Amino acid sequence: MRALAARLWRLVVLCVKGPGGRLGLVYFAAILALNFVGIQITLRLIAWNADFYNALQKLDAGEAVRQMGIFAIIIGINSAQFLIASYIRKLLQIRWRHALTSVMLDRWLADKVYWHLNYDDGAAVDNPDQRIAEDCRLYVNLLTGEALELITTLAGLASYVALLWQLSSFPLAFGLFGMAIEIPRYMVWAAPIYVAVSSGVTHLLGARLMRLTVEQQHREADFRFALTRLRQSTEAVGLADGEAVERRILDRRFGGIVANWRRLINQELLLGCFTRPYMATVLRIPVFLALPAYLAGQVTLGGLMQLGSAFQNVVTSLSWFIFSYRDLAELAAASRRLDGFLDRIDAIASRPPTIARRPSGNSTLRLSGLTLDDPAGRELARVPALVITKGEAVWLRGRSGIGKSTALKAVAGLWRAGGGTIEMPGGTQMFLPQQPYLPLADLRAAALYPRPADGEALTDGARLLALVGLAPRAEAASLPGDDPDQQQRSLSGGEQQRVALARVLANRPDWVFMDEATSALDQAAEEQLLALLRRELPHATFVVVAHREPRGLGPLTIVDFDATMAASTEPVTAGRTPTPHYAADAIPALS
Ligand SMILES: Nc1ncnc2c1ncn2[C@@H]1O[C@H](COP(=O)(O)OP(=O)(O)OP(=O)(O)O)[C@@H](O)[C@H]1O
Repeated sequence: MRALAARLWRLVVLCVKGPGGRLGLVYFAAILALNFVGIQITLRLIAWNADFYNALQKLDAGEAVRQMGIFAIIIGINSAQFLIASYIRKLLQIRWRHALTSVMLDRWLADKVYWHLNYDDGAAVDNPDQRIAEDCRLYVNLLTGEALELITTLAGLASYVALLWQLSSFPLAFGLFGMAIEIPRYMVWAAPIYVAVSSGVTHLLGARLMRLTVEQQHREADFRFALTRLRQSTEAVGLADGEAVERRILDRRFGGIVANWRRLINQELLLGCFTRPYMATVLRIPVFLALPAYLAGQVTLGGLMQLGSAFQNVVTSLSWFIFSYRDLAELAAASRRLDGFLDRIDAIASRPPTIARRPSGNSTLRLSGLTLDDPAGRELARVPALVITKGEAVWLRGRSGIGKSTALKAVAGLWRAGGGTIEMPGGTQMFLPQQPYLPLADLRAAALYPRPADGEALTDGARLLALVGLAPRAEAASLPGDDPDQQQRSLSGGEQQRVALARVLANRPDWVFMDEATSALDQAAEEQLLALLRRELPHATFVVVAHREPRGLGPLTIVDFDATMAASTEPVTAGRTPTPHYAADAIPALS
């Protein structure tokens, strides 16, 4: 319970401290104030019961009609109070969800945490997208609902109990084993006993429900993830005729949903067997309980109805726990998942990198004693000691799996486990992976990424696409009604890599790191495009990981990872430098 309270509190603090979250406290206070007005209205309604039914008992038509008018006014005020309060509550939900989502996004994107959560076994989190989109929504909606209800219920309870105390001045007298027993104000005692027994039964029947609800959300997310993955891999699956395997995977995941769902509905049925009759009787019980006093002439019909209404309010306030059990279970589950997500993020942020990465203070990149470990601390690779100076073109080669890509990730600051030192040069850097990322935008904007793409820049994006041989695509992208998703899906692997090369021209980095970034191009196109890059960025440094020699960049320095696994610690400032096959400026521009 204390752990749950700590989790809820941690997340509330994030809601309040997030952008615009403080104003949410004002909304919260305004809703509470309106809810307290609601309590006063309910008390007035209870008093109205006595007046109205007493008028009926006296067959006083004039008074009964007057009471109907009063009833209309009370209900009018009640409705206004309810609607305004629930409107402000929705504004509060928007504000706090925005604040919490914004904080979560900041934490997820800071220090490349999103990358570590995906790649790092020790910190892997299932479905971070669900945490940010779904759990933030659930948490804020349920929290604002339940917290406000709890405070209002407690405040209302005090008022209703005081009223019930005042109204039920008569005792319950009966005989037991020859003894005369009298319970003074028994209606007041009956309410908590009635609710305590009911709450106990609900908790007993509902405890399993909480675990099953958590599990259900987990399985739903897994199923969604499998569907998304299939959608993203349609081509590979289609080519491999993998439908049957995919279907089995989806069936298995959906089967998991159904199996848990069955357990869930059984448990809900069990709980419903109690809560349903409970809800139906809770409104009648007070009248039955007060009947002896009415029949004994101790209360009038109006008094009986007023008493019934007061008792009902005490019982429904006390029964808050029963009615809210499901929502509370969901709130506890969402806060546990969000809290766990934040713990993972904290764990990553607090884990110091074991590879030292610092500025070199000049225009060279220097790797010394660099080793790469996997997340469990096992050594994956040793990287050649290396000094690369500004303007060079360096080819990193070596057998598959030797650690070339991981070395580039270490230089980029993503891979932090291992040893040794990376001294980074000044200037801007750009890293191109084998599979380029295409943002959710039109192709001209994709060609500029991560440069912002507004109206003017889009024209530049189109020009660059044309430069890398994608002129028809650029034209199509500028047509109104063009579907960017469709455009991107229809790009071949080589065309996607051309878009990434256009990005280099758009962002003009001082250092370009390419990891098999032209592997899908034919050799002639590769040469032409690399020569284009060299011509457009004559002072840039190119560090290329590739299995075939990258031609077109001018004289190459070759760094052989295979040789270094034999443990050289001497910096490689110039390996074998083959004569360029083409002078860069002799390469014809692409049409
Ligand atoms: N997240 C990870 N966790 C554990 N091991 C990893 C992880 N990423 C890569 N590795 C391992 O690190 C080693 C080096 O991988 P890397 O991708 O750097 O090789 P590479 O030389 O670029 O290979 P290729 O030429 O095939 O692209 C491989 O054995 C790979 O399995």
